[in-house]
Amino acid sequence: MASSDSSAQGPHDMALILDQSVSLTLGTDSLLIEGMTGCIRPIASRDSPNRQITALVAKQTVVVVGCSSLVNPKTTHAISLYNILGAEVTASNLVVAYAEPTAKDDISVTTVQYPIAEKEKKAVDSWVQKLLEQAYGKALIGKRLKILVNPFGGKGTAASLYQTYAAPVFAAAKCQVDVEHTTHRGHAIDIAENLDIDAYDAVVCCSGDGLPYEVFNGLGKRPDAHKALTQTAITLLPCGSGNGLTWNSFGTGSVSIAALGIVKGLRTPLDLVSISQKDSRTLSFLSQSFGIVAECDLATENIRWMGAQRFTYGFLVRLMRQTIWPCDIAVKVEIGDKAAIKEHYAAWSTRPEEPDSDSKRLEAAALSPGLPELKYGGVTDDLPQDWDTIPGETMGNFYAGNMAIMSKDTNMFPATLPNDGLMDVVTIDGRVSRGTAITMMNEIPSGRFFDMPELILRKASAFRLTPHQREGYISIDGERVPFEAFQAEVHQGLGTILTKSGRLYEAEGPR
Ligand SMILES: Nc1ncnc2c1ncn2[C@@H]1O[C@H](COP(=O)(O)OP(=O)(O)OP(=O)(O)O)[C@@H](O)[C@H]1O
Repeated sequence: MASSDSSAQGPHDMALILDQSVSLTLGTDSLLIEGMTGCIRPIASRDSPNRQITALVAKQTVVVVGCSSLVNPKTTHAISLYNILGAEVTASNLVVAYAEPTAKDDISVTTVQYPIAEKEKKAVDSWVQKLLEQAYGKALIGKRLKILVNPFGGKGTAASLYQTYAAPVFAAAKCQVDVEHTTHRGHAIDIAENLDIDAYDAVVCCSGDGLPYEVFNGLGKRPDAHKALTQTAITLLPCGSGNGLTWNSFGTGSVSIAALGIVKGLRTPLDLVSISQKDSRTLSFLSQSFGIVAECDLATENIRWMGAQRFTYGFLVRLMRQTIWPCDIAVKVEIGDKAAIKEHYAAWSTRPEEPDSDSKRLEAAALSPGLPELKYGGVTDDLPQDWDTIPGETMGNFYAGNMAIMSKDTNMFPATLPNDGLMDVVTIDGRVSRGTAITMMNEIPSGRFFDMPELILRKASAFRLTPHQREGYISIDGERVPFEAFQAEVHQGLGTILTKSGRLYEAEGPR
């Protein structure tokens, strides 16, 4: 018999007793199953199209409890509520689907089923509602996802990574998916520009950071850009080499764990940066670089097969040449020293959440739906008087970040915050010794590079960079743009992503 007392306070009001032999108790962080465990066998998802079944079988198991011959009585099983994907009462069973960690970097969908009698259904139904409320918290249940797969992203395996590792997670969480493969460069811009934004909660890119860049820019081209960028969350299943968006949002490079992150992801406002050049205005969500990092990003396409290692290799090769990239730089500095930047980070990351902030953002966007005007004009306008001029004759590395992590183990901008209206501008002189440059690179994973005096850091709301040379590389979110003057200006919270915390990146802040 099922019993669940929802009126009483305390831990017991969350307990569901089935057939006097199994109890399922909702704790603060986990679902505790006490009683029987039973046979485990793989199944394919009911909702999945036939062509997906082979892949799903490999990633999905079901635990059937209640078949007495196989029962091993009095066992306890705790499932983290974060890992609960779905729960439902079918014709004769309670079915709970969850993500079971199978390796350090992987989860697979597992289902436990308990036979229930007709008279138990009402109580079980209301317990299922409580389970889902606790398991999802503020996250939207059953998100409607527009999935964009770049068949050529990263090592060219995005389609199979999606089918094998993400599709089963979305199916178990009852997400609605609409999958489309990009067929050419720029295709995601067109898709986003013409997207029915009321039909989807998020656009999921199965790619590297190049596709999200296109989706932000496609939404940015619409007459209702502000509304579209506020309403539609953009997120990434890591199928490229850097995958910065996934690392910052969910702290993983694993497709299955990122899929779980998307299912449980909280809408999070994201600062976007307008990049103006002579004839264009684009939006950047991740980073802008000039100098050694831009070259490592863009001049190493020929060694793409190396995966993430190509950045390190490119860096070392260029370091040996000890090149400088002369330029003029002017910055609208908001916080100019590292100690004050650390204070700003600590204050922002601990401040209480504003109630209803998401609905207020949506209302504001509906009132002024177009892309915000540029506060500081374009790159050919006069420089505002209150911008600081920074010497750039011997520039080695100009690197501005809107997110913390650029790729695995590269928490390059630990003090960035998703929505403080500021970007972190790093400058490093090209004359620093090779030894110092290598130490700096080696100390990125430990975070110690942040305090090295050779790394100059400013929090800024805008900057302008004018290269002196005629040829070279400028990288905006890893994409090459013309080698000419560009101006960057932050729009606070213009974009939307999904994150695990709803307020911070999954990166260790500055020490
Ligand atoms: N079918 C396609 N054929 C060719 N190019 C495509 C296709 N679909 C998308 N692209 C282009 O691939 C580019 C990069 O894709 P993606 O987002 O996977 O990043 P990436 O550069 O491969 O990532 P990483 O650098 O991290 O490996 C984008 O500029 C996009 O326009």
